[in-house]
Amino acid sequence: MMFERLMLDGALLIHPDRHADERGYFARTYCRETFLAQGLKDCSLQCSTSFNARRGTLRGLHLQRHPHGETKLIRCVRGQVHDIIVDVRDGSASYGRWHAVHLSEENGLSLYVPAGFAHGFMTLVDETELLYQMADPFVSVSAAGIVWNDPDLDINWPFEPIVISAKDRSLPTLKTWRDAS
Ligand SMILES: Cc1cn([C@H]2C[C@H](O)[C@@H](COP(=O)(O)OP(=O)(O)O[C@H]3O[C@@H](C)C(=O)[C@@H](O)[C@H]3O)O2)c(=O)[nH]c1=O
Repeated sequence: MMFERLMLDGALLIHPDRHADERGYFARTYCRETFLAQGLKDCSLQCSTSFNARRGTLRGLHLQRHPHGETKLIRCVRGQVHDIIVDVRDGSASYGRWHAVHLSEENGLSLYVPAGFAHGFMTLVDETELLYQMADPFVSVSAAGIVWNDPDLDINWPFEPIVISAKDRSLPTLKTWRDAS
């Protein structure tokens, strides 16, 4: 595994070592000991899957409020996504800045998202599936979100979403959310 630090402090992209032969490949995708040695959280408390039937499905931007901040490790196991993280940590030098990564079954990359980041993605092909490994439990009352097209964030999405939940459409802007918190 190779850990690549991203421009938003604390977020990482993890490249797997693929041992390839005529059958395909073998690759370790997670190791608790290595994560702890890297100063990361153990992302093995909960695992969840997100299946998306159609290209252009947008989920996000989601996070959990303090004190239930949620650290997660995300990998695309089928299809591909344009994935977005936004730094909304109080006092962070990069507060309000976003970063995009391409996650796909081909590249096998895992994205480590620390607590205090909002996360969302748009599927680029039909039948796309993401695997989540959570370091912290899901706490529904602490679930929060920022609207995908917040003009202040000015996120560069590949195209207009085709499928998005009513809940995600009506999320507040970062400023509105912060002012209300
Ligand atoms: C996230 C989550 C949802 N649920 C339930 C709540 C609800 O009934 C149903 C669907 O929830 P949502 O609509 O919030 O699912 P979704 O929009 O896919 O939520 C996810 O979005 C992406 C962007 C993330 O980063 C994830 O952490 C998570 O917030 O699943 C759980 O039981 N456990 C969980 O961990």
